[in-house]
Amino acid sequence: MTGAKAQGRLVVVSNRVALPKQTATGGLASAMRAAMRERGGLWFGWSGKIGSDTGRLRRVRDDTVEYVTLDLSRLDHDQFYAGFANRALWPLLHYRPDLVDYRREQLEGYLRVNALFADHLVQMLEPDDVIWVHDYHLIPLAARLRARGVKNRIGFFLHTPLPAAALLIGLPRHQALFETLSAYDLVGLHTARDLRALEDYFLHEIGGAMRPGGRLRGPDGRSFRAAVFPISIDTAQVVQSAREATHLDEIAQLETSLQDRALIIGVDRLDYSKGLPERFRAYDHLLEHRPDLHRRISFLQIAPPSRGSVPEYRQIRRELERLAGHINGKYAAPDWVPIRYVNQSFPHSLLTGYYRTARVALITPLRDGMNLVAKEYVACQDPKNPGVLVLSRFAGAAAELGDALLVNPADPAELADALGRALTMPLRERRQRWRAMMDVLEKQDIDAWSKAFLERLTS
Ligand SMILES: O=P(O)(O)OC[C@H]1O[C@H](O[C@H]2O[C@H](CO)[C@@H](O)[C@H](O)[C@H]2O)[C@H](O)[C@@H](O)[C@@H]1O
Ligand SMILES: O=c1ccn([C@@H]2O[C@H](COP(=O)(O)OP(=O)(O)O)[C@@H](O)[C@H]2O)c(=O)[nH]1
Repeated sequence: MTGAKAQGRLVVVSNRVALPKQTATGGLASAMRAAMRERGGLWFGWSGKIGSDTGRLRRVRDDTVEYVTLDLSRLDHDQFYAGFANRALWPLLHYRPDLVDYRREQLEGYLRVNALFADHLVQMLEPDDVIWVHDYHLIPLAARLRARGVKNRIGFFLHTPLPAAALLIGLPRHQALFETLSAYDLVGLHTARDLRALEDYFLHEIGGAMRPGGRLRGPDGRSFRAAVFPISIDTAQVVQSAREATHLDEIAQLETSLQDRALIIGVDRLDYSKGLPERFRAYDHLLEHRPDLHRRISFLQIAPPSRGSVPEYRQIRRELERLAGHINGKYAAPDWVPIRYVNQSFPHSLLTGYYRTARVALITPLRDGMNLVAKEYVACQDPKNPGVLVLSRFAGAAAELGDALLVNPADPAELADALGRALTMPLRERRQRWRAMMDVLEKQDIDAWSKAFLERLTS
Protein backbone atom coordinates (compact mmCIF):
# COMPACT_ATOMS: atom_id res chain seq x y z
CA MET A 1 0.00 0.00 0.00
CA THR A 2 2.91 2.36 0.66
CA GLY A 3 3.43 3.04 -3.05
CA ALA A 4 -0.22 3.99 -3.46
CA LYS A 5 -0.33 6.01 -0.23
CA ALA A 6 2.54 8.17 -1.36
CA GLN A 7 0.43 9.05 -4.38
CA GLY A 8 -2.45 10.51 -2.46
CA ARG A 9 -5.95 9.92 -1.27
CA LEU A 10 -7.91 6.85 -2.27
CA VAL A 11 -11.26 7.64 -3.91
CA VAL A 12 -13.54 4.63 -4.21
CA VAL A 13 -16.60 4.87 -6.45
CA SER A 14 -19.29 2.20 -6.46
CA ASN A 15 -23.03 2.13 -6.86
CA ARG A 16 -23.52 0.37 -3.50
CA VAL A 17 -21.86 2.06 -0.51
CA ALA A 18 -21.62 0.40 2.91
CA LEU A 19 -22.55 3.33 5.13
CA PRO A 20 -21.47 3.12 8.79
CA LYS A 21 -23.70 0.89 10.95
CA GLN A 22 -25.64 -0.47 7.97
CA THR A 23 -26.01 -4.24 7.44
CA ALA A 24 -24.30 -4.88 4.11
CA THR A 25 -25.80 -7.91 2.39
CA GLY A 26 -23.73 -7.71 -0.78
CA GLY A 27 -20.14 -8.82 -1.16
CA LEU A 28 -18.92 -5.59 -2.73
CA ALA A 29 -20.11 -3.56 0.25
CA SER A 30 -18.74 -6.10 2.79
CA ALA A 31 -15.36 -6.28 1.08
CA MET A 32 -14.89 -2.58 0.40
CA ARG A 33 -15.92 -1.71 3.94
CA ALA A 34 -13.05 -3.90 5.15
CA ALA A 35 -10.65 -2.47 2.55
CA MET A 36 -11.57 1.15 3.33
CA ARG A 37 -11.23 0.60 7.09
CA GLU A 38 -7.56 -0.16 6.52
CA ARG A 39 -6.73 2.63 4.11
CA GLY A 40 -9.24 5.48 4.62
CA GLY A 41 -10.26 7.94 1.92
CA LEU A 42 -13.39 9.05 0.12
CA TRP A 43 -16.19 6.65 -0.85
CA PHE A 44 -18.67 7.98 -3.39
CA GLY A 45 -21.83 6.28 -4.69
CA TRP A 46 -25.60 5.93 -4.58
CA SER A 47 -27.24 6.70 -1.22
CA GLY A 48 -29.67 3.79 -1.68
CA LYS A 49 -32.46 6.41 -1.61
CA ILE A 50 -34.85 7.43 -4.32
CA GLY A 51 -35.57 11.16 -4.15
CA SER A 52 -37.73 13.50 -6.15
CA ASP A 53 -34.59 14.65 -7.94
CA THR A 54 -31.29 13.04 -8.79
CA GLY A 55 -28.33 14.81 -7.33
CA ARG A 56 -28.94 15.50 -3.65
CA LEU A 57 -25.63 14.79 -1.94
CA ARG A 58 -25.28 13.41 1.58
CA ARG A 59 -22.01 13.51 3.50
CA VAL A 60 -21.00 11.39 6.51
CA ARG A 61 -17.58 11.02 8.11
CA ASP A 62 -16.60 7.95 10.10
CA ASP A 63 -13.06 7.86 11.39
CA THR A 64 -10.82 7.82 8.30
CA VAL A 65 -13.53 7.46 5.67
CA GLU A 66 -15.62 10.26 4.20
CA TYR A 67 -18.81 9.01 2.55
CA VAL A 68 -20.48 11.10 -0.11
CA THR A 69 -23.65 9.64 -1.55
CA LEU A 70 -26.12 10.69 -4.15
CA ASP A 71 -29.91 10.22 -4.23
CA LEU A 72 -31.35 9.04 -7.55
CA SER A 73 -34.68 10.14 -8.99
CA ARG A 74 -37.27 7.42 -9.63
CA LEU A 75 -36.60 7.60 -13.39
CA ASP A 76 -32.82 7.37 -13.00
CA HIS A 77 -33.13 4.52 -10.51
CA ASP A 78 -35.49 2.59 -12.77
CA GLN A 79 -33.46 3.08 -15.94
CA PHE A 80 -29.95 2.84 -14.48
CA TYR A 81 -30.09 0.42 -11.53
CA ALA A 82 -33.30 -1.59 -11.97
CA GLY A 83 -33.04 -1.20 -15.75
CA PHE A 84 -29.87 -1.48 -17.80
CA ALA A 85 -27.54 -2.52 -14.94
CA ASN A 86 -29.73 -5.27 -13.49
CA ARG A 87 -31.96 -6.32 -16.42
CA ALA A 88 -29.40 -6.26 -19.22
CA LEU A 89 -25.86 -6.33 -17.81
CA TRP A 90 -26.37 -8.56 -14.76
CA PRO A 91 -27.98 -11.47 -16.63
CA LEU A 92 -25.51 -11.11 -19.51
CA LEU A 93 -22.52 -11.17 -17.17
CA HIS A 94 -23.99 -14.22 -15.42
CA TYR A 95 -24.31 -16.23 -18.64
CA ARG A 96 -28.09 -15.72 -18.89
CA PRO A 97 -28.67 -14.12 -22.32
CA ASP A 98 -32.22 -15.52 -22.15
CA LEU A 99 -32.99 -13.07 -19.33
CA VAL A 100 -31.43 -9.99 -20.95
CA ASP A 101 -34.10 -7.34 -21.42
CA TYR A 102 -32.33 -4.62 -23.42
CA ARG A 103 -34.11 -1.29 -23.86
CA ARG A 104 -32.49 1.65 -25.50
CA GLU A 105 -33.97 4.21 -23.11
CA GLN A 106 -32.55 2.24 -20.17
CA LEU A 107 -29.08 2.27 -21.72
CA GLU A 108 -29.47 6.02 -22.14
CA GLY A 109 -30.47 6.32 -18.47
CA TYR A 110 -27.40 4.25 -17.52
CA LEU A 111 -25.11 6.56 -19.52
CA ARG A 112 -26.83 9.63 -18.08
CA VAL A 113 -26.26 8.48 -14.48
CA ASN A 114 -22.62 7.67 -15.28
CA ALA A 115 -22.20 11.20 -16.65
CA LEU A 116 -23.81 12.58 -13.51
CA PHE A 117 -21.47 10.57 -11.27
CA ALA A 118 -18.59 12.05 -13.30
CA ASP A 119 -19.93 15.62 -12.92
CA HIS A 120 -20.08 15.31 -9.13
CA LEU A 121 -16.82 13.46 -8.79
CA VAL A 122 -14.82 15.95 -10.81
CA GLN A 123 -15.66 18.62 -8.25
CA MET A 124 -14.34 16.52 -5.36
CA LEU A 125 -11.07 15.34 -6.92
CA GLU A 126 -7.58 16.46 -6.07
CA PRO A 127 -4.68 16.02 -8.49
CA ASP A 128 -2.97 13.22 -6.53
CA ASP A 129 -6.09 11.15 -5.86
CA VAL A 130 -6.05 7.52 -6.92
CA ILE A 131 -9.51 6.61 -8.19
CA TRP A 132 -10.88 3.07 -7.90
CA VAL A 133 -14.18 2.43 -9.67
CA HIS A 134 -16.21 -0.72 -8.97
CA ASP A 135 -18.47 -2.91 -10.98
CA TYR A 136 -20.77 -3.13 -13.97
CA HIS A 137 -22.91 -0.15 -12.99
CA LEU A 138 -20.03 2.19 -13.75
CA ILE A 139 -18.15 0.77 -16.74
CA PRO A 140 -18.10 4.07 -18.73
CA LEU A 141 -17.22 6.26 -15.74
CA ALA A 142 -13.51 6.63 -16.54
CA ALA A 143 -14.29 7.65 -20.13
CA ARG A 144 -16.66 10.32 -18.77
CA LEU A 145 -13.99 11.51 -16.32
CA ARG A 146 -11.31 11.63 -19.02
CA ALA A 147 -13.68 13.70 -21.19
CA ARG A 148 -13.81 16.17 -18.29
CA GLY A 149 -10.03 16.43 -18.19
CA VAL A 150 -9.25 14.01 -15.34
CA LYS A 151 -5.66 12.75 -15.61
CA ASN A 152 -5.49 10.79 -12.33
CA ARG A 153 -4.79 7.08 -12.17
CA ILE A 154 -8.13 5.27 -12.49
CA GLY A 155 -8.62 1.57 -11.81
CA PHE A 156 -11.69 -0.58 -12.37
CA PHE A 157 -12.68 -3.82 -10.69
CA LEU A 158 -15.41 -6.07 -12.04
CA HIS A 159 -17.09 -8.01 -9.21
CA THR A 160 -19.13 -10.26 -11.49
CA PRO A 161 -17.91 -12.92 -13.89
CA LEU A 162 -17.11 -11.85 -17.44
CA PRO A 163 -18.68 -14.35 -19.84
CA ALA A 164 -17.28 -15.60 -23.12
CA ALA A 165 -16.94 -13.01 -25.87
CA ALA A 166 -19.56 -14.89 -27.92
CA LEU A 167 -22.12 -13.89 -25.29
CA LEU A 168 -20.90 -10.30 -24.85
CA ILE A 169 -21.41 -9.52 -28.52
CA GLY A 170 -25.10 -10.41 -28.21
CA LEU A 171 -25.72 -7.17 -26.30
CA PRO A 172 -26.88 -4.37 -28.59
CA ARG A 173 -24.25 -1.58 -28.76
CA HIS A 174 -21.83 -3.76 -26.78
CA GLN A 175 -18.74 -2.17 -28.30
CA ALA A 176 -19.73 1.38 -27.39
CA LEU A 177 -19.97 0.19 -23.79
CA PHE A 178 -17.14 -2.29 -23.31
CA GLU A 179 -14.47 -0.43 -25.32
CA THR A 180 -14.66 2.38 -22.72
CA LEU A 181 -12.73 0.04 -20.40
CA SER A 182 -9.62 1.31 -22.19
CA ALA A 183 -10.06 4.66 -20.41
CA TYR A 184 -8.93 2.93 -17.19
CA ASP A 185 -5.27 2.36 -16.35
CA LEU A 186 -5.95 -1.03 -14.79
CA VAL A 187 -8.89 -3.44 -15.03
CA GLY A 188 -9.14 -6.16 -12.36
CA LEU A 189 -11.10 -9.41 -12.57
CA HIS A 190 -11.65 -12.27 -10.13
CA THR A 191 -10.37 -15.22 -12.16
CA ALA A 192 -8.15 -16.27 -15.05
CA ARG A 193 -11.28 -17.36 -16.94
CA ASP A 194 -12.70 -13.82 -16.73
CA LEU A 195 -9.39 -12.36 -17.92
CA ARG A 196 -9.28 -14.72 -20.91
CA ALA A 197 -12.80 -13.60 -21.85
CA LEU A 198 -11.77 -9.93 -21.71
CA GLU A 199 -8.69 -10.50 -23.84
CA ASP A 200 -10.61 -12.57 -26.33
CA TYR A 201 -13.28 -9.88 -26.63
CA PHE A 202 -10.76 -7.07 -27.21
CA LEU A 203 -8.51 -9.07 -29.53
CA HIS A 204 -11.06 -10.97 -31.60
CA GLU A 205 -14.31 -9.05 -31.49
CA ILE A 206 -13.62 -5.31 -31.47
CA GLY A 207 -10.29 -4.90 -33.25
CA GLY A 208 -8.07 -4.38 -30.20
CA ALA A 209 -4.51 -5.66 -29.86
CA MET A 210 -2.05 -7.00 -27.29
CA ARG A 211 0.93 -4.67 -26.93
CA PRO A 212 4.41 -5.87 -25.99
CA GLY A 213 4.50 -6.05 -22.19
CA GLY A 214 0.96 -7.38 -22.05
CA ARG A 215 -1.10 -4.18 -22.19
CA LEU A 216 -4.38 -4.43 -24.07
CA ARG A 217 -5.05 -1.77 -26.66
CA GLY A 218 -8.61 -0.77 -27.50
CA PRO A 219 -9.76 0.17 -31.00
CA ASP A 220 -9.52 3.84 -29.91
CA GLY A 221 -5.74 3.41 -29.47
CA ARG A 222 -5.74 3.75 -25.65
CA SER A 223 -4.08 0.95 -23.78
CA PHE A 224 -4.60 -0.47 -20.30
CA ARG A 225 -3.49 -3.35 -18.12
CA ALA A 226 -5.84 -6.16 -17.17
CA ALA A 227 -5.06 -8.69 -14.44
CA VAL A 228 -6.52 -11.17 -11.96
CA PHE A 229 -7.08 -10.09 -8.34
CA PRO A 230 -9.35 -12.55 -6.50
CA ILE A 231 -11.22 -10.58 -3.84
CA SER A 232 -11.18 -11.88 -0.29
CA ILE A 233 -12.32 -11.33 3.28
CA ASP A 234 -10.84 -9.81 6.42
CA THR A 235 -9.78 -13.27 7.55
CA ALA A 236 -8.43 -12.43 11.01
CA GLN A 237 -11.49 -10.31 11.84
CA VAL A 238 -13.91 -13.00 10.63
CA VAL A 239 -12.10 -15.69 12.67
CA GLN A 240 -12.35 -13.53 15.78
CA SER A 241 -15.99 -12.67 15.14
CA ALA A 242 -16.92 -16.37 14.82
CA ARG A 243 -15.16 -17.18 18.12
CA GLU A 244 -16.95 -14.35 19.89
CA ALA A 245 -20.33 -15.26 18.38
CA THR A 246 -20.32 -18.59 20.24
CA HIS A 247 -21.41 -16.54 23.29
CA LEU A 248 -24.42 -14.94 21.59
CA ASP A 249 -27.94 -15.89 22.75
CA GLU A 250 -29.04 -16.36 19.13
CA ILE A 251 -26.43 -19.08 18.63
CA ALA A 252 -27.49 -20.92 21.78
CA GLN A 253 -31.12 -20.69 20.58
CA LEU A 254 -30.21 -22.10 17.19
CA GLU A 255 -28.29 -24.96 18.79
CA THR A 256 -31.18 -25.80 21.10
CA SER A 257 -33.60 -25.83 18.20
CA LEU A 258 -31.36 -28.25 16.26
CA GLN A 259 -31.60 -31.00 18.91
CA ASP A 260 -28.26 -32.47 17.77
CA ARG A 261 -29.24 -32.49 14.10
CA ALA A 262 -26.48 -31.58 11.67
CA LEU A 263 -27.00 -28.08 10.28
CA ILE A 264 -26.59 -27.40 6.57
CA ILE A 265 -26.42 -23.68 5.78
CA GLY A 266 -26.84 -21.53 2.68
CA VAL A 267 -26.57 -17.71 2.69
CA ASP A 268 -27.31 -15.88 -0.53
CA ARG A 269 -29.05 -12.77 -1.76
CA LEU A 270 -32.29 -13.90 -3.35
CA ASP A 271 -30.88 -13.90 -6.88
CA TYR A 272 -31.40 -16.28 -9.79
CA SER A 273 -27.62 -16.48 -10.25
CA LYS A 274 -27.28 -18.21 -6.87
CA GLY A 275 -28.84 -21.51 -7.98
CA LEU A 276 -31.38 -21.66 -5.16
CA PRO A 277 -34.16 -23.64 -6.90
CA GLU A 278 -31.55 -26.16 -8.08
CA ARG A 279 -30.23 -26.38 -4.52
CA PHE A 280 -33.69 -26.97 -3.07
CA ARG A 281 -34.32 -29.68 -5.67
CA ALA A 282 -31.02 -31.33 -4.76
CA TYR A 283 -32.04 -31.35 -1.10
CA ASP A 284 -35.35 -32.91 -2.10
CA HIS A 285 -33.39 -35.53 -4.06
CA LEU A 286 -31.24 -36.27 -1.01
CA LEU A 287 -34.24 -36.72 1.28
CA GLU A 288 -35.95 -38.94 -1.27
CA HIS A 289 -32.94 -41.24 -1.67
CA ARG A 290 -31.56 -41.14 1.87
CA PRO A 291 -34.46 -41.77 4.28
CA ASP A 292 -31.81 -42.62 6.90
CA LEU A 293 -31.02 -38.87 7.04
CA HIS A 294 -34.57 -37.82 7.82
CA ARG A 295 -34.80 -36.03 11.19
CA ARG A 296 -30.99 -36.09 11.46
CA ILE A 297 -30.33 -32.96 9.36
CA SER A 298 -31.74 -29.47 9.05
CA PHE A 299 -31.16 -27.06 6.17
CA LEU A 300 -31.14 -23.33 6.99
CA GLN A 301 -31.33 -21.16 3.88
CA ILE A 302 -30.90 -17.46 4.60
CA ALA A 303 -31.98 -15.48 1.53
CA PRO A 304 -32.46 -11.74 2.03
CA PRO A 305 -34.60 -10.20 -0.71
CA SER A 306 -32.62 -8.34 -3.33
CA ARG A 307 -33.47 -5.96 -6.21
CA GLY A 308 -37.20 -6.34 -5.62
CA SER A 309 -37.98 -3.73 -8.29
CA VAL A 310 -36.74 -6.14 -10.98
CA PRO A 311 -39.46 -8.63 -12.07
CA GLU A 312 -37.14 -11.67 -12.34
CA TYR A 313 -36.30 -11.27 -8.65
CA ARG A 314 -39.94 -11.24 -7.61
CA GLN A 315 -40.47 -14.35 -9.68
CA ILE A 316 -37.60 -16.32 -8.11
CA ARG A 317 -38.94 -15.40 -4.69
CA ARG A 318 -42.34 -16.93 -5.52
CA GLU A 319 -40.68 -20.04 -6.96
CA LEU A 320 -38.62 -20.60 -3.82
CA GLU A 321 -41.58 -20.17 -1.51
CA ARG A 322 -43.37 -22.82 -3.51
CA LEU A 323 -40.41 -25.21 -3.47
CA ALA A 324 -39.72 -24.79 0.25
CA GLY A 325 -43.41 -25.37 1.00
CA HIS A 326 -43.43 -28.44 -1.22
CA ILE A 327 -40.38 -30.01 0.45
CA ASN A 328 -41.58 -29.29 3.97
CA GLY A 329 -45.04 -30.58 3.11
CA LYS A 330 -43.56 -33.80 1.71
CA TYR A 331 -41.11 -34.69 4.51
CA ALA A 332 -41.81 -32.66 7.66
CA ALA A 333 -42.81 -34.39 10.91
CA PRO A 334 -44.46 -32.79 13.95
CA ASP A 335 -41.01 -32.27 15.48
CA TRP A 336 -38.90 -31.81 12.32
CA VAL A 337 -38.86 -29.16 9.60
CA PRO A 338 -36.43 -30.12 6.80
CA ILE A 339 -35.94 -26.58 5.40
CA ARG A 340 -35.86 -23.37 7.39
CA TYR A 341 -36.18 -20.76 4.70
CA VAL A 342 -35.59 -17.24 5.99
CA ASN A 343 -36.08 -14.10 3.84
CA GLN A 344 -34.21 -11.79 6.15
CA SER A 345 -30.76 -10.28 6.41
CA PHE A 346 -28.57 -10.72 9.49
CA PRO A 347 -25.69 -8.69 10.90
CA HIS A 348 -22.37 -10.07 9.78
CA SER A 349 -21.27 -10.76 13.37
CA LEU A 350 -24.26 -13.08 13.93
CA LEU A 351 -23.81 -14.79 10.56
CA THR A 352 -20.29 -15.79 11.55
CA GLY A 353 -21.77 -17.71 14.50
CA TYR A 354 -24.31 -19.43 12.23
CA TYR A 355 -21.50 -20.48 9.89
CA ARG A 356 -19.55 -21.98 12.76
CA THR A 357 -22.56 -23.95 13.97
CA ALA A 358 -23.14 -25.47 10.52
CA ARG A 359 -21.65 -28.88 9.70
CA VAL A 360 -21.96 -28.17 5.97
CA ALA A 361 -22.22 -25.03 3.82
CA LEU A 362 -24.07 -25.52 0.57
CA ILE A 363 -22.95 -22.77 -1.79
CA THR A 364 -24.02 -23.58 -5.29
CA PRO A 365 -24.41 -20.53 -7.55
CA LEU A 366 -24.90 -21.17 -11.25
CA ARG A 367 -22.38 -18.36 -11.78
CA ASP A 368 -20.82 -16.03 -9.24
CA GLY A 369 -18.03 -13.48 -9.49
CA MET A 370 -16.39 -14.68 -6.27
CA ASN A 371 -18.87 -15.58 -3.48
CA LEU A 372 -17.50 -14.28 -0.22
CA VAL A 373 -19.89 -16.40 1.84
CA ALA A 374 -17.83 -19.46 0.82
CA LYS A 375 -14.66 -17.84 2.15
CA GLU A 376 -16.36 -16.59 5.31
CA TYR A 377 -17.74 -20.08 6.05
CA VAL A 378 -14.24 -21.58 5.94
CA ALA A 379 -12.74 -18.84 8.13
CA CYS A 380 -15.45 -19.32 10.79
CA GLN A 381 -14.84 -23.03 11.43
CA ASP A 382 -13.58 -24.50 14.67
CA PRO A 383 -10.10 -25.82 13.71
CA LYS A 384 -10.61 -28.87 15.94
CA ASN A 385 -13.91 -29.82 14.35
CA PRO A 386 -14.36 -27.98 11.04
CA GLY A 387 -17.37 -28.28 8.77
CA VAL A 388 -17.34 -29.05 5.06
CA LEU A 389 -17.82 -26.65 2.17
CA VAL A 390 -19.82 -27.89 -0.83
CA LEU A 391 -19.09 -25.34 -3.53
CA SER A 392 -20.15 -24.74 -7.11
CA ARG A 393 -17.41 -25.02 -9.72
CA PHE A 394 -18.85 -21.84 -11.21
CA ALA A 395 -18.20 -19.56 -8.25
CA GLY A 396 -14.98 -17.56 -8.59
CA ALA A 397 -14.04 -18.90 -5.14
CA ALA A 398 -13.66 -22.41 -6.60
CA ALA A 399 -10.43 -21.33 -8.33
CA GLU A 400 -8.79 -20.89 -4.91
CA LEU A 401 -10.80 -23.30 -2.73
CA GLY A 402 -10.09 -26.52 -4.60
CA ASP A 403 -10.27 -28.44 -1.31
CA ALA A 404 -13.99 -27.86 -1.04
CA LEU A 405 -16.27 -30.55 -2.49
CA LEU A 406 -16.70 -29.01 -5.93
CA VAL A 407 -19.98 -29.64 -7.72
CA ASN A 408 -21.89 -28.79 -10.85
CA PRO A 409 -24.97 -27.07 -9.39
CA ALA A 410 -27.16 -28.03 -12.32
CA ASP A 411 -27.06 -31.74 -11.40
CA PRO A 412 -29.27 -32.44 -8.34
CA ALA A 413 -27.96 -36.00 -8.01
CA GLU A 414 -24.31 -34.85 -7.99
CA LEU A 415 -25.13 -32.19 -5.46
CA ALA A 416 -27.07 -34.60 -3.25
CA ASP A 417 -24.15 -37.08 -3.36
CA ALA A 418 -21.72 -34.35 -2.31
CA LEU A 419 -24.02 -33.34 0.51
CA GLY A 420 -24.28 -36.96 1.69
CA ARG A 421 -20.49 -37.26 1.56
CA ALA A 422 -20.01 -33.98 3.44
CA LEU A 423 -22.35 -35.09 6.22
CA THR A 424 -20.34 -38.25 6.87
CA MET A 425 -16.82 -37.03 6.14
CA PRO A 426 -14.28 -38.29 8.71
CA LEU A 427 -12.73 -35.69 11.01
CA ARG A 428 -9.24 -36.25 9.60
CA GLU A 429 -10.31 -35.46 6.06
CA ARG A 430 -12.36 -32.45 7.21
CA ARG A 431 -9.31 -31.06 8.98
CA GLN A 432 -7.00 -31.61 6.01
CA ARG A 433 -9.35 -29.90 3.59
CA TRP A 434 -10.08 -27.04 5.97
CA ARG A 435 -6.38 -26.42 6.67
CA ALA A 436 -5.55 -26.22 2.96
CA MET A 437 -8.35 -23.67 2.37
CA MET A 438 -7.47 -21.68 5.46
CA ASP A 439 -3.85 -21.39 4.28
CA VAL A 440 -5.16 -19.60 1.18
CA LEU A 441 -7.40 -17.26 3.17
CA GLU A 442 -4.69 -16.36 5.69
CA LYS A 443 -2.36 -15.35 2.89
CA GLN A 444 -4.88 -13.81 0.50
CA ASP A 445 -7.05 -11.63 2.70
CA ILE A 446 -8.86 -8.41 1.82
CA ASP A 447 -5.85 -6.31 2.72
CA ALA A 448 -3.59 -8.30 0.39
CA TRP A 449 -6.22 -7.91 -2.35
CA SER A 450 -6.52 -4.13 -2.14
CA LYS A 451 -2.75 -3.71 -1.74
CA ALA A 452 -2.07 -5.83 -4.80
CA PHE A 453 -4.56 -3.88 -6.91
CA LEU A 454 -3.48 -0.43 -5.75
CA GLU A 455 0.21 -1.19 -6.06
CA ARG A 456 -0.30 -2.33 -9.64
CA LEU A 457 -2.46 0.71 -10.37
CA THR A 458 0.08 3.16 -9.08
CA SER A 459 3.27 1.48 -10.31
O1 LIG B 1 -25.95 -3.75 -4.63
P1 LIG B 1 -26.99 -4.81 -4.83
O2 LIG B 1 -27.73 -4.66 -6.11
O3 LIG B 1 -27.88 -4.92 -3.62
O4 LIG B 1 -26.24 -6.23 -4.94
C1 LIG B 1 -25.23 -6.64 -4.04
C2 LIG B 1 -23.89 -6.82 -4.75
O5 LIG B 1 -24.01 -7.98 -5.60
C3 LIG B 1 -22.90 -8.27 -6.44
O6 LIG B 1 -21.78 -8.69 -5.65
C4 LIG B 1 -20.61 -9.21 -6.25
O7 LIG B 1 -19.48 -8.84 -5.52
C5 LIG B 1 -18.92 -9.77 -4.59
C6 LIG B 1 -17.61 -9.19 -4.08
O8 LIG B 1 -16.68 -9.07 -5.12
C7 LIG B 1 -18.71 -11.12 -5.24
O9 LIG B 1 -18.21 -12.04 -4.27
C8 LIG B 1 -20.03 -11.64 -5.79
O10 LIG B 1 -19.78 -12.84 -6.50
C9 LIG B 1 -20.66 -10.63 -6.73
O11 LIG B 1 -21.98 -11.09 -7.01
C10 LIG B 1 -22.59 -7.05 -7.30
O12 LIG B 1 -21.52 -7.34 -8.18
C11 LIG B 1 -22.35 -5.82 -6.45
O13 LIG B 1 -22.15 -4.68 -7.28
C12 LIG B 1 -23.57 -5.58 -5.59
O14 LIG B 1 -23.34 -4.49 -4.71
O1 LIG C 1 -27.99 -11.58 5.89
C1 LIG C 1 -26.90 -11.41 5.37
C2 LIG C 1 -26.56 -12.01 4.14
C3 LIG C 1 -25.30 -11.77 3.61
N1 LIG C 1 -24.42 -10.95 4.23
C4 LIG C 1 -23.09 -10.71 3.67
O2 LIG C 1 -23.21 -10.32 2.29
C5 LIG C 1 -22.06 -10.75 1.58
C6 LIG C 1 -22.48 -11.53 0.33
O3 LIG C 1 -21.39 -11.55 -0.53
P1 LIG C 1 -21.18 -12.62 -1.67
O4 LIG C 1 -19.90 -12.31 -2.33
O5 LIG C 1 -21.27 -14.01 -1.15
O6 LIG C 1 -22.42 -12.43 -2.68
P2 LIG C 1 -23.13 -11.17 -3.36
O7 LIG C 1 -24.36 -10.93 -2.55
O8 LIG C 1 -22.19 -10.02 -3.31
O9 LIG C 1 -23.47 -11.59 -4.74
C7 LIG C 1 -21.23 -11.60 2.52
O10 LIG C 1 -20.18 -10.83 3.08
C8 LIG C 1 -22.26 -11.98 3.61
O11 LIG C 1 -21.70 -12.27 4.86
C9 LIG C 1 -24.74 -10.35 5.44
O12 LIG C 1 -23.93 -9.63 6.03
N2 LIG C 1 -25.98 -10.60 5.97
